[in-house]
Amino acid sequence: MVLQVAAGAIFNRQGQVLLSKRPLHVHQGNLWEFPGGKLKPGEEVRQALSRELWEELGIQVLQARPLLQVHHDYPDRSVLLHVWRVDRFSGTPKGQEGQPVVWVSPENLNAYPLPAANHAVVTAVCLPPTYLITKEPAGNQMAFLSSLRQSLQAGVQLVQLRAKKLSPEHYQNLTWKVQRLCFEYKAILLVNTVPAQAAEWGADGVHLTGNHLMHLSHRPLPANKWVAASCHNAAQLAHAANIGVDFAVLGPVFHTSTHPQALPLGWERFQTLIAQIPFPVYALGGVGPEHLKEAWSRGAQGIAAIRALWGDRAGSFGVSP
Ligand SMILES: Nc1nc2c([nH]c(=O)n2[C@@H]2O[C@H](COP(=O)(O)OP(=O)(O)OP(=O)(O)O)[C@@H](O)[C@H]2O)c(=O)[nH]1
Ligand SMILES: [Mg+2]
Repeated sequence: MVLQVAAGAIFNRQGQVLLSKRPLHVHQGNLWEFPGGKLKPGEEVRQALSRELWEELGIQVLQARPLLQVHHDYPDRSVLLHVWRVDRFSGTPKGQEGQPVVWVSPENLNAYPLPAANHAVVTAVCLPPTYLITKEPAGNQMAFLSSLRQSLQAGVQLVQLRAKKLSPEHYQNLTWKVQRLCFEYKAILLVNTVPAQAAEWGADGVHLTGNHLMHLSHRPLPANKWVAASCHNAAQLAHAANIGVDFAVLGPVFHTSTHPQALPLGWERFQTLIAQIPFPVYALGGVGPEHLKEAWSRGAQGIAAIRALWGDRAGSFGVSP
């Protein structure tokens, strides 16, 4: 039997997340956790989340949405964690059973010992809801950088510099400039190139093509660099899980003019494919910020896009978390 658990990644206005400490004598005792607990028979996840956060912390959830589902087999039990992101609540969280609580910046979460199931949750907490894949940087570099700045200004916090036609020298040169811009806006930059080059060029990590992914037998960069991959089917997702990528994009969800030959998955198939995947997945292909709610409800981290997040298009939607 799989234990159904609702847990909250509760954010305050400073962008910190709340952890509480599990008592010593319980399962995974003395470790820090995202507050929550088991679903009661017949209870919906949202209901259980509200009840648990009231019982454990004395807060009322005002705004929450699905973040990630994690299945994990401990030696003594299997759990399915339904983790929701809580962005608004009333009251001041206080351990109602005397358990210590602490507000932590997402990038510092790994300093706290957490149950093994929580590894992917920390990744999901650190990642934003939108992932910009740049247009092919052809021609005017100034115009390219100025569009990218518009995207960042609109709230994009995760960028893949995708350049299929540039020479390595030009690609490296552009990476430096894009890196500087991303740093200014505290955005993560991934480069779609050979992993060693991504690291050498000062990017935050690499984005692997589906083909490249399938030729790797292990994670190509250490844990302090991001490794993401493009997936189109169950085999690629499974391989991505085996080598330990941090996150993936899956698509196309809809028909798209950039890959006209690819058969669209549709939301049903997308949801089925990612149901047991142990890392966050973005929906890609014909989607934009207007599809975020649908994507979240299907279990996605959010949406990845080229055109819909590029330049002034991004601004017209507003893509902040
Ligand atoms: N709440 C919570 N549970 C987690 C996390 N990670 C994780 O593996 N779990 C596991 O999920 C299960 C959650 O159960 P719980 O102990 O919180 O349940 P509960 O609040 O209903 O407690 P109770 O049994 O005392 O009423 C435990 O087996 C726990 O080890 C997490 O981040 N938060
Ligand atoms: Mg609990």
